[in-house]
Amino acid sequence: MTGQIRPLRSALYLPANRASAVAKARQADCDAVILDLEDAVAPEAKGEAREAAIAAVREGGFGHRMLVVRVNAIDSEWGAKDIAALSQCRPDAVLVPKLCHADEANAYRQELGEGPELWAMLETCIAFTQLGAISAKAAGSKLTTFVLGTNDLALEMRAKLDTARAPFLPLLTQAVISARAHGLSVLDGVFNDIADEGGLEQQCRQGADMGFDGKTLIHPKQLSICNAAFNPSEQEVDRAKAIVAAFDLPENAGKGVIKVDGRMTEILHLREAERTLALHQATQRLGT
Ligand SMILES: CC(C)(COP(=O)(O)OP(=O)(O)OC[C@H]1O[C@@H](n2cnc3c(N)ncnc32)[C@H](O)[C@@H]1OP(=O)(O)O)[C@@H](O)C(=O)NCCC(=O)NCCSC(=O)C[C@H](O)C(=O)O
Ligand SMILES: [Mg+2]
Repeated sequence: MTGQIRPLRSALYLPANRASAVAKARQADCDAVILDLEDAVAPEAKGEAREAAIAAVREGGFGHRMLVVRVNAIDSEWGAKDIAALSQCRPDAVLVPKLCHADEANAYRQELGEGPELWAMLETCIAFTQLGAISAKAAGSKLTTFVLGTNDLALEMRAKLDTARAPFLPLLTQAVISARAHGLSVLDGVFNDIADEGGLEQQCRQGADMGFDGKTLIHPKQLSICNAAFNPSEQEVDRAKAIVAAFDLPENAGKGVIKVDGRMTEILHLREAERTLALHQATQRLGT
């Protein structure tokens, strides 16, 4: 059995300076909370949001949820102050926006020092032309997680961002492949229409089927649909248990390939089944 898995099915963004949202996030059914200092915060409120983020991180109370702060870009008017301020508190990760080149991740790491994980938004066209180098150099800057920024990407590409996301599918796949090749986690972009539960479910399932670890979200109402889509289904859990049990049978000892419920099943399927069961156990413990 593989080791314990830390689920990252749902990462909830909120403007760091919205106190009622910060309070709700402490109890929300999400695996990560992202306190935003970037696009959800108006220029005149950047200082107030930075102070609120530091206070929220210091106060804690987010339980098992990973606590992430999204800073402004290092070359913006606010980025250096955001990063310096984070030395006063200890978020689990810092999410950097609009990463374009591999060397930028190192620049952020140098400013941050050791400590928080580095997460990076993939949301510029340049980033997708540089993705091989960015992910290959991720270990050097302790970059652990990619987060898709489909709104910014749509803006730069001049593409239509609808529920089915046809123009984005090659990029989403490229992001998943690059992440997996270098052992990174990868989170899908947000779904903007808070009232459209059917559309959200469709897009969460699409992301889960493509291999994303989870999705970023913008409202607590979106959490249960998202968690359900990224949880292994009952059928997947039953199949995983059957595969593990079949390989445990004495007559299958040492075999590389067997038949389970009529299907060819190899050691690679056993590894996949073990991962499914580990994720299932972890989400069962969380109860979400
Ligand atoms: C989109 C919102 C501005 C909607 O806000 P509002 O109209 O006030 O929503 P509600 O009336 O339904 O709120 C009810 C209560 O729920 C709390 N709430 C709302 N949203 C959140 C949240 N995200 N996290 C926690 N709690 C939340 C409210 O505080 C209300 O509580 P109360 O006042 O006690 O009743 C709003 O939902 C929002 O701001 N969402 C997050 C927006 C955000 O962070 N955007 C930036 C990230 S998305 C992005 O940039 C993606 C990427 O970069 C890209 O390029 O794609
Ligand atoms: Mg963005």
